[in-house]
Amino acid sequence: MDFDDWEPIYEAILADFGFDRTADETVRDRAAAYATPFDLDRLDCAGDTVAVAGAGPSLEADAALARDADRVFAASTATDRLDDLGVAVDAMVTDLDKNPGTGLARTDRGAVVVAHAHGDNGDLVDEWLPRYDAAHTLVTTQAAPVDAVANYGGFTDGDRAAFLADACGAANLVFPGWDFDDPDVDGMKARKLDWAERLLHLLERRRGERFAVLDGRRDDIDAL
Ligand SMILES: Nc1ncnc2c1ncn2[C@@H]1O[C@H](COP(=O)(O)OP(=O)(O)OP(=O)(O)O)[C@@H](O)[C@H]1O
Ligand SMILES: Nc1nc2c(c(=O)[nH]1)N=C(CO)CN2
Repeated sequence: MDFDDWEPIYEAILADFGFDRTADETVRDRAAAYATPFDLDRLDCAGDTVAVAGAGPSLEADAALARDADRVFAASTATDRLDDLGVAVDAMVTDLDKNPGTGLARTDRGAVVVAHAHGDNGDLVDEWLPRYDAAHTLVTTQAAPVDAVANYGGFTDGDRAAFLADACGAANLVFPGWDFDDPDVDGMKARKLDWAERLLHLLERRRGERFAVLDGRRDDIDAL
């Protein structure tokens, strides 16, 4: 999704959470100093089924979805859990706030990390991006892209991974580890998950696909 299409959605997210666009832009610009151009062909998914792994409690039960996929893009802590299950992750998508050490170990061994800079993780950006090997790090923003900092659309780690898979040419997306009604999630996290669901619904419509993870839920989604 290009920024012109993303910007009105981004504005709605900013308004809903009270996030500050200038803060997003300030951290994006700091992140740009650590970013080098990333060739998306490295994550080419043409013709592929991509598993977009969320960090919900169902991930272990859904592991076959990831194991059987051609490619796996995983949201932050889902990366460690898939690793424990012996499932290789092609791209870890993270805003650095839970398991940044996993990202460091990945770039050290040449595995891809997609690291997101936003207005509330500036300290993490400053702490971790200089340590990550820039050659294996794709830096993203939710504000306008600048220099080597990209924006493929999406908000939470998981739905950003789905928008990235779309940008990489994925033929089909499957969603292990997504639990929108997780009883252990409340408050801010639940509101973020609502946005993730809304954004996946938007993505499936743009792609002309039906994501099984949304079956039985579409009538209740506040569509974008
Ligand atoms: N029940 C769930 N609980 C947590 N995450 C879920 C769930 N279902 C889907 N996800 C997806 O998995 C992602 C990874 O969540 P995780 O808790 O590992 O990291 P996070 O840093 O808190 O995520 P974020 O910063 O995007 O909120 C979420 O961003 C969301 O997109
Ligand atoms: N400004 C800001 N942006 C975000 C935030 C956040 O807490 N603050 N959280 C995200 C996913 O959890 C994604 N983007």
